[in-house]
Amino acid sequence: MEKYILSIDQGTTSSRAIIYDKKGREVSKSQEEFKQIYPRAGWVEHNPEDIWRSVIDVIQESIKRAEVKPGDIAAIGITNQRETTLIWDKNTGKPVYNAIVWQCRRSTNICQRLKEQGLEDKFKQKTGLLLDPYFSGTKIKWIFDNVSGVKERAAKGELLFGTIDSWLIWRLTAGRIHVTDYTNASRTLIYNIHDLGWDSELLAILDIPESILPEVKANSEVYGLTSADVFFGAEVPIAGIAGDQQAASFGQCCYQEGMTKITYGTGGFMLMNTGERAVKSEKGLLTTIAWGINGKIEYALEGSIFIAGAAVQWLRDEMKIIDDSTDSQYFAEKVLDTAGVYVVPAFTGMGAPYWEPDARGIIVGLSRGSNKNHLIRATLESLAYQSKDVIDAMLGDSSVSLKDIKVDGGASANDFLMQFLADITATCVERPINTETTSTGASFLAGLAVGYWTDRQEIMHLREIDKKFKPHIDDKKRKSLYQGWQKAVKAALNWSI
Ligand SMILES: Nc1ncnc2c1ncn2[C@@H]1O[C@H](COP(=O)(O)OP(=O)(O)O)[C@@H](O)[C@H]1O
Ligand SMILES: O=P(O)(O)OC[C@H](O)CO
Repeated sequence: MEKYILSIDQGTTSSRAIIYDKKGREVSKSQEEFKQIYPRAGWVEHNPEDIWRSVIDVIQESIKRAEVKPGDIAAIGITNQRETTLIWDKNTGKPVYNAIVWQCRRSTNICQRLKEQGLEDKFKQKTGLLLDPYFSGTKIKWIFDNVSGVKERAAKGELLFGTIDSWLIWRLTAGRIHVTDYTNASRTLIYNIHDLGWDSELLAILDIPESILPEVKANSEVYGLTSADVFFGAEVPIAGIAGDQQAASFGQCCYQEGMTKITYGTGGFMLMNTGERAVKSEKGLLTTIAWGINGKIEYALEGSIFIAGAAVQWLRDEMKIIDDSTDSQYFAEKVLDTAGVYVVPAFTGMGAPYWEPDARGIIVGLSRGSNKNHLIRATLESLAYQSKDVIDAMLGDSSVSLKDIKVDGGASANDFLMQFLADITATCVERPINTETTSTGASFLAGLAVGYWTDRQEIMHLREIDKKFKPHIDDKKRKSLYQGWQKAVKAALNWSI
């Protein structure tokens, strides 16, 4: 009987389940959005039960749509929004607080205090990360400091911490398995990416007990079986885990040093494979684990852009000047340029390479003739300009030249944006037919672990290219457009001062 791989992609705004066949083709897909909770300006939470329910729903629906049985699934791969932080009771399985989402800025003051104590370099050295509220460590500390009883219960050994991968595996195995993987661990601010272990010195600084932490595993191996009670009567191996951006890199087959992808979802995340070298960034990028398989760790440089597709959602939901994200291309192409308008969508501060949590969004360069098309075009262009900021930093850090960029994620469907990205970065942009590379990557990791696919060579043949975008504009124009962007960014960064 034919077997399949199930990939669970638990993202920031929705959960997806995709079933793949041996050719790496999608047999069925199900997606469900869940509630975003904004208790205060700059705070973002998810209800962990909403996440769990949405995941179970999409698994069930994808199995139904594929017309397969749960037992026909050879292995499950899990990929997830990274850094989002959750603590739960190991006996009852109940969370002690909502999940604090990666976008949440509530631990800005904790980061500030650590910086004032001169600790930034220590954290950077060991974890490859910066003291920004983005990462899990200071979110855990916030829960310990602010949620009544958590410290005491953790001291008694009653509580567990996990990113969303750990939470899902704990639930799928009916509370038997508490694990995470190298990539998710490498985003917590408490994991030493060189020694490959939870770092006792950093744990002491943040006052986090090691007993709450999951065991860190490789990205492609069998972690355990689903509980039949939970997984619709079947015990299926969970065999791949990776944070969503690393999974996308794996799905894009960025297997060699210098290979680079950008995923344009809610945020935009650029990862460059740096092979077995953990390159320390001097330009505001993160050093992170790309994956660790069969005892070999590969690293990546990452540029994290907090607002990408979310800026297009803002045009739709708040500005109400488009009905659908796809309309943005139509309106952007109605004008020849933005007529000098720039939008910097620093709605939740700015990530790489600036790392300024207090920056705020701005629109500049308005004149009497500025209209909605200019605003829409400038918003789309902002995704490409932010990518150029990150690419320039990456080239400065890595001493490799960039032949092309592989793109994926929702907004990569926008041809106008992809062409502008090629133009402004002077780099060829390559879009695969399958832009769900995050899910695909997780399915590859799981499939490799159980022998569904043999090796990366086999997998590379499954990737098909849809379109290549070549740079067209000349250097002079590129330079002058980018200078305008740099001025606009300066204004956004200075806004809070
Ligand atoms: N044609 C398009 N042009 C521009 N943005 C788009 C387009 N289609 C989708 N998007 C944006 O892509 C995002 C959704 O992409 P997706 O990869 O599903 O994100 P996530 O995994 O973060 O939820 C949304 O923010 C949406 O506004
Ligand atoms: O859920 P996404 O696709 O927006 O990805 C979120 C990232 O993993 C955050 O680091």
